[in-house]
Amino acid sequence: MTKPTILVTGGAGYIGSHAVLALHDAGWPVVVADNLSNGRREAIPEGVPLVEVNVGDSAAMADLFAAHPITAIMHFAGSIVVPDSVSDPHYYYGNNTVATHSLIGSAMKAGIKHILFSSTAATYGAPDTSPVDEDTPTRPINPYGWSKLMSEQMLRDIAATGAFNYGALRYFNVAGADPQGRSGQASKGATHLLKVACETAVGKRTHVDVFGTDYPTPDGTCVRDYIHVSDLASAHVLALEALMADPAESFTLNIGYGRGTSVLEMLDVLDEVNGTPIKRVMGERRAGDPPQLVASNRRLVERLGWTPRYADTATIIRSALEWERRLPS
Ligand SMILES: NC(=O)c1ccc[n+]([C@@H]2O[C@H](COP(=O)([O-])OP(=O)(O)OC[C@H]3O[C@@H](n4cnc5c(N)ncnc54)[C@H](O)[C@@H]3O)[C@@H](O)[C@H]2O)c1
Ligand SMILES: O=c1ccn([C@@H]2O[C@H](COP(=O)(O)OP(=O)(O)O[C@H]3O[C@H](CO)[C@H](O)[C@H](O)[C@H]3O)[C@@H](O)[C@H]2O)c(=O)[nH]1
Repeated sequence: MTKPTILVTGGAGYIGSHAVLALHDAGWPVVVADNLSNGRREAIPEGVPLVEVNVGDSAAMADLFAAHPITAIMHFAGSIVVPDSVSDPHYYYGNNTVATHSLIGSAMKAGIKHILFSSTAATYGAPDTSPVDEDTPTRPINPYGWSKLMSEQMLRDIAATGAFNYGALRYFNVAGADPQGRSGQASKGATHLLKVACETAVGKRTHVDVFGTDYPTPDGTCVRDYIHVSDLASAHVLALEALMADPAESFTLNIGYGRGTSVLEMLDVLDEVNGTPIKRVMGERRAGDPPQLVASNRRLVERLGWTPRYADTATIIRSALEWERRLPS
């Protein structure tokens, strides 16, 4: 039986393209909506239509919904750099919250009944407890986190009217690349630790700055829950199936492994995988970094029966490094 068609917004980007691959591999028809502001056409598999559109453009989205038989939306499109959200919050609220508001309106007009939303651990801010479960108070410490929390709130309130059901997935630190080498993190000027470290390993940068060595953590550097992007993608497919199976259910779920790894531990494993140590420069703390962010994924596992396949830290790093080696400078 033919599966229903899924609209993936931001499907030309890093995470969205891995979700497109997961859906495509599992036989779901997919349409991508992306304005290519930070995405790559090459990231989309052959045969998957790309509609170049701003998801906040309601006229263009109405055309898209009229042209394609969309049943559900995975909404990845947005802006993602935390420091940029601090320097230009107006843009971030516009491209994340306002565009999401507009997309929700377009979806409702088109009769869409299921929406899966890319949220973030940044909605928790700097939590007092670890691991962080979904009932931990949400206290974002930057406009990026607020822009996502506000979108979650809109989805919750509108879903309560019965318009659609939704899943808000709060990702922890997404890392790695498609194990088959079909996609990976390709943004220029990336700021994420593993991307920066891999660029250093292949000679695109001279060193990695370690932002802070005096945190209250075992080795003094920040601890994060790094999750392989393909395990994240598989969680999306399960979440989509859950939304479609029970239209009365909506959920908010953390996506992480429940395992903390420090900056120095990540760099140690990278050195092992790479075979040559990369240069580290110990530096000052970066503004706004919580010391520790580790997910409780109990609800995710119970709710969706998710089984990660690529959790081993060396596996995550190897996939990212192999992808980086293949990317042109
Ligand atoms: N990367 C992470 O660690 C991380 C962590 C938590 C949450 N997220 C969320 O996951 C989602 C995807 O992140 P990513 O890392 O793949 O980022 P990305 O920048 O690689 O992908 C975002 C995609 O959305 C597109 N886009 C942006 N604004 C758009 C708009 N108005 N209309 C249409 N297309 C638009 C971009 O061109 C890009 O292809 C984002 O919503 C982000 O907030 C990412
Ligand atoms: O060059 C670098 C880059 C990062 N770090 C450190 O590495 C850790 C991870 O930093 P990233 O920039 O890779 O990721 P963040 O934890 O800041 O943020 C990411 O994960 C968050 C949730 O955990 C949000 O989802 C957010 O959107 C996403 O960018 C932090 O302690 C950071 O200080 C360095 O030491 N050097």
